[in-house]
Amino acid sequence: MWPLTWADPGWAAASAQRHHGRVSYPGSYDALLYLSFGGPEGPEEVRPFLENVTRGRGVPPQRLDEVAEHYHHFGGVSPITRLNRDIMARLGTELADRGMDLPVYFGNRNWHPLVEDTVGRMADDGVRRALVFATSAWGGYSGCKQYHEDIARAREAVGDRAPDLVKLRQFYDHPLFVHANADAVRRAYAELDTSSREQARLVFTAHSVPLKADEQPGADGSPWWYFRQVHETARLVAEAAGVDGYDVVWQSRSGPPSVPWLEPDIVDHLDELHAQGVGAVVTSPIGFVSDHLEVVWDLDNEARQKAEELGIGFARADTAGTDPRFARMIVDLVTEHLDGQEPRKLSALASAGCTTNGEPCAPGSC
Ligand SMILES: CC1=C(CCC(=O)O)c2cc3nc(cc4[nH]c(cc5[nH]c(cc1n2)c(C)c5CCC(=O)O)c(CCC(=O)O)c4C)C(CCC(=O)O)=C3C
Ligand SMILES: [Fe+2]
Repeated sequence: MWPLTWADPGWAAASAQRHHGRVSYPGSYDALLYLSFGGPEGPEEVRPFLENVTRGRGVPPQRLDEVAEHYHHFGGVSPITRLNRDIMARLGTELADRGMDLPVYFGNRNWHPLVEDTVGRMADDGVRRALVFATSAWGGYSGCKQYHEDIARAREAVGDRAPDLVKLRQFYDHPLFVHANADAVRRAYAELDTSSREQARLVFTAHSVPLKADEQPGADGSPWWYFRQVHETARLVAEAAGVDGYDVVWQSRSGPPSVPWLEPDIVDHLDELHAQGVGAVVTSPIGFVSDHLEVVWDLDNEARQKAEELGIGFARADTAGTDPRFARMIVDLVTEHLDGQEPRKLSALASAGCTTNGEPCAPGSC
């Protein structure tokens, strides 16, 4: 077991106990679980991965065939796992630099290393209580509630030995997340030639989700949270990048056409912008933490091709995960939680998602 300690007493909270220049937190944490989505790492893994993602979700088989092709286009390998390992490497360095002795474990919802196996390994290693960082900035079902379900399922699979798992909050409006995205937007503008730069429209994208008409606005897992937060992040990023006008659109819709999802889609929106006479776009995939398959296929491939057909200039901003500030933000979320600090957030809209052992995310609770 590894007690969480600080080499630098400057990080200490009033409640911490100091001895030998290190600070330990009574009743605190042995580890950090980095929880993500997962992705295939070879052609034979594509189909079973997709079966895991869509189990019981009513995604039509034709859509699965189509998405399988996107993965096969890249040799059956999603970049997501490599990118997560890169982020975890920077996270390890950041923790070490701050003198925090907190081992990081990696588990995924849909592919290896599966969170069930990781939590089992944590128990084997004697971890009794761990923090969880999930790689989604958002509320709503896919971004928040489903990660709580993952936590509960993994603990159930491990049984009595399972550590307590305390999830960190949603980070859609964390200043380091917002500024990493804003600087990426500035760099993307700089990629356009000078004449298109001046008239380029800033277009934010996030993963579309199904709208459930009968749902209580703001209820746990509701698309309402997700929608509001994506719009807040877009506003904050545009402001920090010094851009006045912008649009928020959606991408990567699945599910049967009869079911309503958030619209418009980025590709349709390019037609609309073209009709308005817009000559260039900068797209910013704020909905995603890294350049995984939905970004490199749906934006770098489909949307870029559509823009070329229409003769519209096109640049895509980097995702926040590659920015060193992202790993710093994760450690800030840890210290914020441990020290009971006021959340560092730029929006007045609530954050949630900080519950224990997969209890539902109560809006406004963090
Ligand atoms: C809100 C949201 C995020 C952002 C928050 C978060 O990051 O969690 C996200 C992330 C991701 N989604 C991903 C991949 C997929 N999502 C699918 C399907 C779906 N996503 C949904 C929503 C979201 N998804 C929904 C409502 C569905 C319908 C079925 C269901 O209700 O679950 C499908 C099935 C095929 C298809 O229908 O497209 C795949 C393959 C990958 C990994 C990509 C890679 O491999 O690099 C990542 C990071
Ligand atoms: Fe998805």
